[in-house]
Amino acid sequence: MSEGNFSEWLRARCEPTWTEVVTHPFAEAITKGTVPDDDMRRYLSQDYQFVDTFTALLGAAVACADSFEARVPYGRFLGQVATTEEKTYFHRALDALGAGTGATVLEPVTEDFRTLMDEARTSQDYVLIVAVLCVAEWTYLGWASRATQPYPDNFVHREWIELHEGPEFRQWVDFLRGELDRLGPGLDEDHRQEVLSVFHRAVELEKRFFDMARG
Ligand SMILES: Cc1ncc(CN)c(N)n1
Repeated sequence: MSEGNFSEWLRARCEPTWTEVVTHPFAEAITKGTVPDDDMRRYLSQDYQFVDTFTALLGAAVACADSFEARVPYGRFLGQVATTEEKTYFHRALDALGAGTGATVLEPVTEDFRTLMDEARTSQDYVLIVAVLCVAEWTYLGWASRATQPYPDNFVHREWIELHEGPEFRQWVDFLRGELDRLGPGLDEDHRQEVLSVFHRAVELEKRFFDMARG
């Protein structure tokens, strides 16, 4: 691993799955606005449950980061996810699709993803927490940035792209990658392999999540 390039080192070790995620037919259909309502409803209902645990993981990042400088971006992003865009999006989108945000039977992949996030959260190991967050956000930037203008008219598709694209979201992904790049060189070999294992599990789960959404 070359100095300062831990995030790219991790990503490259997850090929070809990484590319299968960012070019996944379901993600591509979102960018084109062609996902059938039944599939979008299944996907967003499961993702609402994902985001619940993801929000708890962001809280763990605030708690476990190794400096005030590092805590601040998590706090800022946590505020956005919990109170504004993402939360109102789910309510509006699921309403438009004829579903609510109430109890949902979890798909196996949603259970498995929540288990991974809970493991990272309870480990209180900052670099493992960043690894999971980074996969979730970087893969989403990956597919969303493949969307071409004009974005779909349907707000359910368009806003989901916009939430995962644009300068602010890019900056957030750069921050997460930067944290991995900063921490990687200081890890011993066992710890580095542990981060790779968590990163790899998260990439596999992203692929399974899109597979599930496709039905
Ligand atoms: C499954 C999944 N992975 C990532 C993201 C992006 N926050 C998401 N909403 N859902």
